[in-house]
Amino acid sequence: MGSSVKVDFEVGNDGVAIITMCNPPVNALAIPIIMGLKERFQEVAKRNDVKAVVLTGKGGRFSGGFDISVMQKVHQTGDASILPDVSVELLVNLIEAFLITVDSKKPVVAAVQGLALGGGLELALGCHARIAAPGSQLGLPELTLGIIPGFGGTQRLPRLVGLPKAIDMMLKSKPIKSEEGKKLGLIDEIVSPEELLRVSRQWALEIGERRKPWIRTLHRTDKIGSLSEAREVLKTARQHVKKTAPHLPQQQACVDVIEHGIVHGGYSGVLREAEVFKQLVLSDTAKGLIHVFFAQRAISKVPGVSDIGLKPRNLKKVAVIGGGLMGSGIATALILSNIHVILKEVNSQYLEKGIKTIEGNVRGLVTRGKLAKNKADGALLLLKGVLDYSEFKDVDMVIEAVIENVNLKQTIFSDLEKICPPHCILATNTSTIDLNVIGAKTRSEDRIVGAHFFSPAHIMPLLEIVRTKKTSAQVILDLITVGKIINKSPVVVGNCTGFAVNRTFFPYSQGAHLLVNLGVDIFRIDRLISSFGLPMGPFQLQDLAGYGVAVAVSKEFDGSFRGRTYKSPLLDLMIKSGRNGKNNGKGYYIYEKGSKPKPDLSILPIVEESRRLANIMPGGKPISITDQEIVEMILFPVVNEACRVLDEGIVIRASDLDIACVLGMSFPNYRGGVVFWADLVGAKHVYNSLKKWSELYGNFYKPSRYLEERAIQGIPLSAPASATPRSKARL
Ligand SMILES: C[C@H](O)CC(=O)SCCNC(=O)CCNC(=O)[C@H](O)C(C)(C)COP(=O)(O)OP(=O)(O)OC[C@H]1O[C@@H](n2cnc3c(N)ncnc32)[C@H](O)[C@@H]1OP(=O)(O)O
Repeated sequence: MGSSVKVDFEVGNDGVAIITMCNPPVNALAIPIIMGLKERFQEVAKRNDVKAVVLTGKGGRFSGGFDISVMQKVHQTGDASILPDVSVELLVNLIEAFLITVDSKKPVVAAVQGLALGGGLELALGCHARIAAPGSQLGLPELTLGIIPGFGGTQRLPRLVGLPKAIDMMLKSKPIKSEEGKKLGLIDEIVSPEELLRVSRQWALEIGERRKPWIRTLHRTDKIGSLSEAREVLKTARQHVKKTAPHLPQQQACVDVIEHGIVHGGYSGVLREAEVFKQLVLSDTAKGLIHVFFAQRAISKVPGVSDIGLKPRNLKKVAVIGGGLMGSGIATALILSNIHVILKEVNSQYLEKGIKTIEGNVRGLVTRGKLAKNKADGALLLLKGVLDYSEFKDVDMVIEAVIENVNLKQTIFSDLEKICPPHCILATNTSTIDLNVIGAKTRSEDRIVGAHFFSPAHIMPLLEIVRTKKTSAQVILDLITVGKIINKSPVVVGNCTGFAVNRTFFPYSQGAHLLVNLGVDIFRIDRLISSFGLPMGPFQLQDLAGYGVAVAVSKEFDGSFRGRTYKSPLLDLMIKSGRNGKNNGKGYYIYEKGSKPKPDLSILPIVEESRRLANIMPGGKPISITDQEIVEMILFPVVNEACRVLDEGIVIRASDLDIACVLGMSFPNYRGGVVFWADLVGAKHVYNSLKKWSELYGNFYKPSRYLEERAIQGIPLSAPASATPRSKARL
């Protein structure tokens, strides 16, 4: 066991053994910690000088749960035998059942501080009492990882807090504070961090002396209610899961395992739980979600930026230029995180509109119960609207969010260079224009950077930080830091048309249009893409964004990716017939207040006209195609472009692109992101399919060199460039 990963043990004069889990930063239950706990408890059982035990975690945190990297290792090796038996061997036999298996009776009390999550909370649940510091987070978030609690949590939590609350905590994976835990009966006493160990020792001794109850949670039934009551609660939970999480097997499995324990008893429930836990660890859902967990934490590790000893500067005042949809969203995100914002517009009418939008954004959060009114008032006080540059003398960063016009942006940036202080970061929210072109008329290329937000900017979690070859490491680090402060996930990307996400997804709607012109029904495509897990299909998305955006963007992509784009006549025909999507209430769908969008069958003649003009149906007849092929013909071209993004080094690592697609395009997180999903499907299948379609339908499907090489050599698409013979040959 490494020196910092260990289980400490000391016995006080009062006969209480303190067992301390040490594995910074969150005391994850790594295999050596679990082995150490088993050894310590076995030792305690034998020692006559130990009367009672307090279990705690080092550094102000009890435990963040089972070491998730062990499950990742299972995914990489396929070997599930490395999963330790904690539930029965440690919790039931050693901790909870001290009472019956050992001659001397030794109660165990959990002293909880900071957080007890997942397996961490489950350890505490197995103890005979729980004392917690104020504000500690208690939760079972396992379902977010595609698994269920596996150390007895599905059995003990309902027996402590009652069935409805336990189900709610597990299905929502939302932790509660220790104060609420006390009210529910999960926590026995709340004491200050300074008093935590003293009071816990005292509790343990008093349990041993029978002055406090000696409770083995697994054997309790008082909070469960009658079997018929329990079945009613479980039935409601099942219906809810069916509706809200049809793609997530762990949700249904969790309810089933809880029921098993209620019907057959807690111990049988623990055994069933362990069995289902092991099955779920091996599921594709767990593979995807666990990949996303680590990928999300890797994004801010940027070689040459986060590892060279730089310190982020404190950015107190930020100017936003342009109060349109994007600018006002960005300003909203900033003021909500306590950052002073100067909003600049060209005239008072636009300025007023921008400020009203920001106020609407902030007040909307209050109405939806997501923000307290006083916080909203405080945030709005941080906003100042201006019509000139006089306030720009002391700003730390400017984010330009005006229309996509090269000349206008160049003028703005050369003005900013003269007016802003030399340390000021000059960021642009452009989604298409080359950053080198925007900065061409300045000598400040080292502080020019892209801050590409996704709409609505105060809600969407992704921030693409676009760097050029000249952007300084300090500027990138500062923007990563601001991104985190405003609750975004910052992904550092290279400079190219569409950057990482929009570029990767440019073939998404083009592929859908191609299929329509081959005779496939629009609404079938949308339905299948929604069942795959995206929030909506490509046509509903086009309705939502408005057709103007689609036209402008596809022009940009046609110019940059010549030879591999597909231009459909459909969009122009829709526009010509007076349609512009949801905006004007006329799109592929009918939009009525209070009801879901309904397919608008009156577009069918327009679709027919598009097919006639496109003239790509073999023999003039609609192709016959399976549901799976439809999904693949839309998403494999996306994978193909992702391969080019990886090949060109636009992202640092494949998992960054996965996170960017999950957060920016709402690609289903339980599929792990575009590249991870493609590797699960198999590069070979993706390649062979694209090759076949390219022979039938042209270059839009032509496999990229990166995909071809990896498919042929059997190298995963996500493997770093250094893994391929091509890169080795270059070295
Ligand atoms: C059998 C059992 O029932 C199964 C389980 O217990 S599964 C695990 C259940 N627990 C969880 O899901 C909690 C996961 N962790 C978290 O939500 C958050 O890390 C936290 C709330 C504990 C702390 O958040 P925060 O302070 O922002 O730190 P965060 O950056 O997330 O994590 C710090 C480091 O600890 C690691 N870490 C956190 N929890 C971990 C865990 N359970 N296993 C392994 N590593 C973990 C992170 O990967 C990160 O590593 P890095 O510095 O190398 O990137």
